[in-house]
Amino acid sequence: MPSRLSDAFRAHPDFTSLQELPDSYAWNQRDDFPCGDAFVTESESVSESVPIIDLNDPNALQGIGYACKTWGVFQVINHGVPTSLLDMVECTSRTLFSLPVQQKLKAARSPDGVSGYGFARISSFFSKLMWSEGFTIVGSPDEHFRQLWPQDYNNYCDVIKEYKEAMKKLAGRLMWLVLGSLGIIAKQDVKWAGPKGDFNEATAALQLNYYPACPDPDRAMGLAAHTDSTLLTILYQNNTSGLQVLKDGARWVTVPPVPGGLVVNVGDLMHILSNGSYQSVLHRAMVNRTRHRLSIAYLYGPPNSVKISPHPKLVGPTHPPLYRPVTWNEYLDTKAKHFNKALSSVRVCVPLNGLVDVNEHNNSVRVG
Ligand SMILES: C=C1C[C@]23C[C@@]1(O)CC[C@H]2[C@@]12CCC[C@@](C)(C(=O)O1)[C@H]2[C@@H]3C(=O)O
Ligand SMILES: O=C(O)CCC(=O)C(=O)O
Ligand SMILES: [Fe+2]
Repeated sequence: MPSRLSDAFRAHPDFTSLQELPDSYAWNQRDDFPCGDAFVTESESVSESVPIIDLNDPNALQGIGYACKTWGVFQVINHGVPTSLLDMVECTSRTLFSLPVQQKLKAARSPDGVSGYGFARISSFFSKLMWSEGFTIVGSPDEHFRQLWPQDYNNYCDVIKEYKEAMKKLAGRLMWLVLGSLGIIAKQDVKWAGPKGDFNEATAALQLNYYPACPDPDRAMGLAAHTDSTLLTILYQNNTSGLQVLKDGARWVTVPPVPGGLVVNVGDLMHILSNGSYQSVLHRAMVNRTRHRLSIAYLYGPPNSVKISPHPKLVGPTHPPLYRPVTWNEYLDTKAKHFNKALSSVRVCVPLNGLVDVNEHNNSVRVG
């Protein structure tokens, strides 16, 4: 794996126009689990799909509880984020990734930085390269966008800011639904939700992902299997499928794009907060021979100073706390060091039912 972004681009200045998949992008052990979009049991053929929750449905909370427990992921519709805003953020991302490589590299993420253009951070854990480009926005996009579009960065910044505002509002609403499904309903039970209970001090990063069409999609990997470090991640995907989630530690299930829908992932911090009741979902992105794919992930976490630990309401003599308290930054550092062992490295106790976190089903995700 080239150690720096510019080294990789020197090897393949514009990998998006390659006619053949270079060996450095060919994943030999990609198919660790079968594809379970439709599978056959002893008696029947079964197809299963990630639950779709209508936020206008009075039973949304129950649906979300079921989805978090059995899948660690669901899609939401009627979420209140205007389609026009989703279109604008998609268009901004496409414009960004269409810039010449040399221009994008002006906004490259620095080796110890968090924001900017580059490979997914998890790339360093794999020997093979991923067929994707990313752009991470933490805080204001102004500085990096000025480097990309010196003349007209303002409009692009406005779209990102408006999108982040809309996501923050939706994330706060989803937090109460997920917490409510765990039986945590009172504002005073989550002090860091703030006096209005609107999670105003929550923090977030926006990750724009671009997966160009690929000459050999069956051997390539867009984004390798991982869980997000977040409480929740809200993901917009364009109309090309590619996202897959691991179901029951056994099979990959595709999450097809639903027009106007948004995917919600349970992240590692929610796994901790729920004391292991809700598993963070292992997911990956596959690529396509003829179509490019775009996704925009809103990675949502607690305020910087807040330590997340198993919620007291979910802890008792038969349910000891499984994890020690951690801030998001501490956990991101742990993840940067231990990747898919991060959750087990903050675990203080083995669950009484012996169930492990999703990464432990899957130690094979580390290879290329
Ligand atoms: C807040 C963050 C979560 C993230 C690391 C980051 O600092 C910014 C990028 C995020 C992302 C997006 C792609 C997948 C992921 C595992 C990665 O490599 O970078 C996540 C990180 C995470 O959730 O741990
Ligand atoms: O592109 C996708 O569907 C997945 C992106 C993702 O997992 C991420 O940004 O964390
Ligand atoms: Fe992710």
